Amino acid sequence: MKPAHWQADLQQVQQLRLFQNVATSSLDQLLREFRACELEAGEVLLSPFNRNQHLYLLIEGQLRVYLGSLDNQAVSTLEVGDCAGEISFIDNEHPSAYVVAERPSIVLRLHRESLVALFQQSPQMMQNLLELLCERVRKGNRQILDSEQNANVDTLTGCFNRRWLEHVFERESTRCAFNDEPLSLLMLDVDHFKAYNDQHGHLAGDYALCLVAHTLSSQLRPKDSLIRFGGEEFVILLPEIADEAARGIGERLRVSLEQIASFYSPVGVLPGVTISIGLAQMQQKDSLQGLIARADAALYQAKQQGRNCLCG
Ligand SMILES: Nc1nc2c(ncn2[C@@H]2O[C@H](COP(=O)(O)OP(=O)(O)OP(=O)(O)O)[C@@H](O)[C@H]2O)c(=O)[nH]1
Repeated sequence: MKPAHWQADLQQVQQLRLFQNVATSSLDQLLREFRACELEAGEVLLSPFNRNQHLYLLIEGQLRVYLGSLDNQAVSTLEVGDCAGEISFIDNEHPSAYVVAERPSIVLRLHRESLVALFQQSPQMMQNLLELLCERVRKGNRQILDSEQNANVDTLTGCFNRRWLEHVFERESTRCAFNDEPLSLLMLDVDHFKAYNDQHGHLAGDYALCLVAHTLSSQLRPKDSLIRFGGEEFVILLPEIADEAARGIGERLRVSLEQIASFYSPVGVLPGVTISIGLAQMQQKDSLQGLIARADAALYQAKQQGRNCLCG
């Protein structure tokens, strides 16, 4: 970080979020304490490994914030007017994130002591800082929620993934057992999918998987879960459904795909696919692994019987 030339400019400082509506007399004193610094693109301004005694205000360029590692995706971008380093500045701990210049940037640097003195004089600045921190907390909470939801969803098909299956099975198997209700599991596998990929291309195969996911999910109740279990394998958890009814549901799903002879996709019109299904009903003290193993054995049988059918 190199010192940069900066002509002290009260108006410019008043436009920074932290100093908005702060009395001119208070800022006048502070103006002499600012040090302007130049950052090259890619230069690390703050790192969790280095203690921080400064607050940085961005007056030119753009900064990116990374959590955990610089190899992760940036969690946020700081624009002109934003500040960096306020968390470590307040709690006097190491910075909680990396802050890196996205392109050549200029920051104003203030030592903590200069600012602490101003805090005593300016409730407005305290309020600005609190608002800024609240915004950061809310943004952080939103990111946690998004990443939690994303962690349960398969990105190609939008179905739940295996992580969610473990979670939902725990909940639904306990609930069904407690209420003396049945619970069934269907294991579905797209037929001859390797040949489909070979013939129409992997991208076409991806669209076929999306078709399967969409066709199946549109026929399920909100309390059912459709999970992409692996490549071209899906699992459906059917709470409060015994095997006879589950057989009916599985059949209906199988036929609905069988009836789609072709569909439109971004790579053109593609042939539909069929599925084979294995069914298992939960038994007392069944584990998820046990239930899946029985549905998988039934699926194997369906494949042996010529595919596009349901066993179990
Ligand atoms: N397009 C695409 N293909 C996938 C995906 N995941 C797995 N596959 C393919 O699915 C195919 C599965 O092939 P196999 O396990 O041999 O089964 P199959 O050809 O469907 O034969 P049967 O199951 O016996 O009917 C493989 O070629 C995988 O590459 C995916 O996300 N997209």
